[in-house]
Amino acid sequence: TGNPWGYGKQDGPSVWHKNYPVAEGDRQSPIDIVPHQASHDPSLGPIVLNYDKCTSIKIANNGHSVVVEFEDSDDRSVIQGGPLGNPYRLKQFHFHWGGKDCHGSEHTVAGNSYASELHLVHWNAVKYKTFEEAATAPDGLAVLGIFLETGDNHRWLHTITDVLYTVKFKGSVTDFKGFNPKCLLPSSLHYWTYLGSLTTPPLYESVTWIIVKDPIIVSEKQLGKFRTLVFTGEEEDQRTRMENNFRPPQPLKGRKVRSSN
Ligand SMILES: NS(=O)(=O)N=C1NCCCN1
Ligand SMILES: [Zn+2]
Repeated sequence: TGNPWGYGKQDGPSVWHKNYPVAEGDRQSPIDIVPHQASHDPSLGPIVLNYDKCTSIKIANNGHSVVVEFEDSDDRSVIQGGPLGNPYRLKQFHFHWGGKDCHGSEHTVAGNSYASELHLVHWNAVKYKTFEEAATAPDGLAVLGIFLETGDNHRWLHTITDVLYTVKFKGSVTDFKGFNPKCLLPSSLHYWTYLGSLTTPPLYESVTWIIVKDPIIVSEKQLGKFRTLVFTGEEEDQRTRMENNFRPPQPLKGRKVRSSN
């Protein structure tokens, strides 16, 4: 039961195209965002998050990242507005990070990487019956991306970092109820938006990306706890630190990046 893909030399982003040819498609993610080349679109309204009745269920190590899954059987936590034509239902969030603070994010800004990137993954439950169906549709998913930069301690991130030891190994899952990810957002939700893809296999070109401009600040100590996770299962003799689980920027292929104000 080896991993079909990973972030190593043999199974990493540079060879994903062999099993997932869409890796070389026209709307792949992440991308490098060049702020001055983004077109400001006054018709882009604010992003609206209704996460108040949100219901996290569990936190898990899926062998690629640490994921917090939500109950998505109704519209209790949705994102809408901005470039979105419908409300999109929160399904899960996860992170990407580096082995050192100088890299780790997936999207870059004018060639600069952040230490980490948080992805809040939502699906269009108005048009599609399941997440899996939505994930294959061009307007099926909306992912809100938040950059993490190292500095002061983040006052709420400890809720997650304090339980990471319980999901150290691939395949481990722990109850994680009542967490509202609104506490992980910066105060300003100004954003860039463009049409792209999942950044992990199967790399489906189904994502409306909404990248928040302002990073949240987390401490080196908090980020370091993500690096105590491992890609491998408890039963495996290999203990490979979970870090550098990010895909590098992909060709823009003529796409336009729009900017809210
Ligand atoms: N990094 S990403 O684009 O969010 N990729 C994902 N792949 C599987 C399902 C959730 N998200
Ligand atoms: Zn992601």
